[in-house]
Amino acid sequence: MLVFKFGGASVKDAEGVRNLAHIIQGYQNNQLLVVISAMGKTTNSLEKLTKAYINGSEDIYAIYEEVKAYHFNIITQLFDKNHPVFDDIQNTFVEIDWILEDEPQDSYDFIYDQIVSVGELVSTRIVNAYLNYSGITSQWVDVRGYIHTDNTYREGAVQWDKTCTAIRRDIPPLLQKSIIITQGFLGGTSENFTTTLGREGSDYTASIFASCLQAESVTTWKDVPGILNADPKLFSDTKKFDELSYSEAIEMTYYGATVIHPKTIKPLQNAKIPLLVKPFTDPSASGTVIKEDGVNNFEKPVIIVKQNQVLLSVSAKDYSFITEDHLSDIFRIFAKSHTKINMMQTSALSFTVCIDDQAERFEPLLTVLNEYFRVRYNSNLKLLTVRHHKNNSLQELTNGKEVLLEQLSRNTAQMVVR
Ligand SMILES: Nc1ncnc2c1ncn2[C@@H]1O[C@H](COP(=O)(O)OP(=O)(O)O)[C@@H](O)[C@H]1O
Ligand SMILES: N[C@@H](CC(=O)OP(=O)(O)O)C(=O)O
Repeated sequence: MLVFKFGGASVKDAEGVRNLAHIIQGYQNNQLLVVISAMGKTTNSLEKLTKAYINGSEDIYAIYEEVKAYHFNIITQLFDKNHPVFDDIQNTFVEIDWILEDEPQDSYDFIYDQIVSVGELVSTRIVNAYLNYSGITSQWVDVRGYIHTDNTYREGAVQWDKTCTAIRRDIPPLLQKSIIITQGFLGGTSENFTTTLGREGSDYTASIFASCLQAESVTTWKDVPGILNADPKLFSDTKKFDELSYSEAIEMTYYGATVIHPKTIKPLQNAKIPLLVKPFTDPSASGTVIKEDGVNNFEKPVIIVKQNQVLLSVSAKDYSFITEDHLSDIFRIFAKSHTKINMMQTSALSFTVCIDDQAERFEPLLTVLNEYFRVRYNSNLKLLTVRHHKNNSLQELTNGKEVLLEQLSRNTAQMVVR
């Protein structure tokens, strides 16, 4: 069996949904499980809606109506006006209506997952209805009954045994009947609350299903020809990798190459399942194949840019040396606030880290750190990571930029720049 994943860019409009159906039509003779993300930038809009609701902002309903109008505009272009999908989508959005009717009571992360998850619930209902409407039999499966997580909202940790048992029990017989359409990015807790797996987590969903079902391969359909040595939105002269090893792909995604979610590769590597990254605009193109014996051809260095970074320095209040005791306290504080450290460095008097600037995580973190330490920080920075750097590649990249922190190892260079 095959697992496909279509991200937001591939289903951002009616044309995208038609194209998805066209791609799937070519694979109708396979057992196929299809994981789909929210349409276009819906997750960003629902994140905005969550913040507006928590802060009691005036624009709550303007944001919400825009999200709904975007989806209704797409279905109007795809279906005749009496099709039941219109009611179906209206009913799915009701989950948000119910939340907005009351004052926010629960934690930000919990509310976030209940609101943001509607993006994937709606997109999969639309795609499933469209496939059947165009003569391709498919069934909609609620992923929350299969991907079981703990209750770490916004970063649900997958409970692998429970998840694989449920998937192996129910999915193979369903696949005998028709194609399955399910949601990326979502999970469910034992109390039946919705969780999410971390931004851009739909690739990971595809990898979980594939590894539990020992799929032949996973194909993730993107708006790029495959994995390139750098993000083509930031660099003009990029080169596609025909193949990559699992290890190199894990390194790239760990450092922040957003083309694949970082948790995706490991389960596939363990189960020896190849990951294909292919362009949805040219389905017959070869794309990039990630596999155990993938040959890494580093004609050009791999460049990864993480935007919107904060460089934060922590020192003892009495200006004493930074000791292992301090470090263990600092790490505990970071872990508790679910803040991932992208780069770190210690000196005699301070410990410096580079982290993502996420207001809802950063502000509580700062409050706790300030209680015990002296803290200084700079924001609006970029973290550049270069793998397999050559002669002048680092100099060319940092030309005209101020380098605030730098680390160099044999294969990897990292620089925080302004
Ligand atoms: N090394 C890279 N190779 C290809 N694309 C990259 C790379 N690094 C970042 N990207 C970006 O990843 C995007 C595709 O990933 P993403 O937007 O998450 O896809 P989707 O949400 O459709 O699954 C591309 O449009 C590109 O801008
Ligand atoms: N919709 C979620 C999950 C996801 O993976 O999306 P995409 O496949 O479009 O990156 C997000 O934007 O984070």
